[in-house]
Amino acid sequence: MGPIVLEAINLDCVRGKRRLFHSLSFELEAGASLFVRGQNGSGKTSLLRILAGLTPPSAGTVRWKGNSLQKQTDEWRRDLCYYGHLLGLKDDLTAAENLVYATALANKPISHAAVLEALHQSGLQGREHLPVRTLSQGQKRRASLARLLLHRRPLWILDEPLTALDDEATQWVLRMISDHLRDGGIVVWTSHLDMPLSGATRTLRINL
Ligand SMILES: Nc1ncnc2c1ncn2[C@@H]1O[C@H](COP(=O)(O)OP(=O)(O)OP(=O)(O)O)[C@@H](O)[C@H]1O
Repeated sequence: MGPIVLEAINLDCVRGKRRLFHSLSFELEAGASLFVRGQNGSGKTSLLRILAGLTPPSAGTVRWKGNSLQKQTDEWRRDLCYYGHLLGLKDDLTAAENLVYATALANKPISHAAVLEALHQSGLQGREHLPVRTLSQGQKRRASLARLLLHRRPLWILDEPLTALDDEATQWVLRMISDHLRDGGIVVWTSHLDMPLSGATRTLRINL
């Protein structure tokens, strides 16, 4: 496997009768982030899903560490943390149980202490053992985003991670992203807010 690099090569995306983007190419190396902006319906989620290997592009290729995604499903799953509109939480489990479950599913059992520390950092101390259905929207998002601290995967693809977050949680997520980039990770993300990222070595912006 080659060095950590995500490449998009001549990506086309057609949805229904609309072409959302055409011949989109970029390369992100360790420490780089891509911030995707665009109006509602412009194709941000479509692009992120293509980059995450969840939807095939209409044309073009995505490569991770030099190989196309189709050729490396196991390594790809170990390296990617995708955060989409569905938060991936089980409502009847507590926030702590959800994180234990998520990390166990990812074949990476983690200590209870690490789970509690991640929830503490997310600002959910005192609410770790409540069923997720009793949490507010922003608290649910905090619980879901705490996974990023536990999975420790190099590539983060985050679709609107700041939605429903207050200022404190927004700063927490921006810090996590900056720390991740400083540690040599790669982040592709979207937001309706235009957020500066202090830790990024390079930030590409695509306006779809
Ligand atoms: N499976 C699909 N079949 C047909 N059209 C689709 C499909 N998925 C998305 N679209 C259309 O593609 C366009 C782009 O959708 P997408 O979700 O990528 O936009 P977005 O930029 O993420 O929007 P938002 O800011 O509202 O989240 C929309 O017009 C949507 O209706």
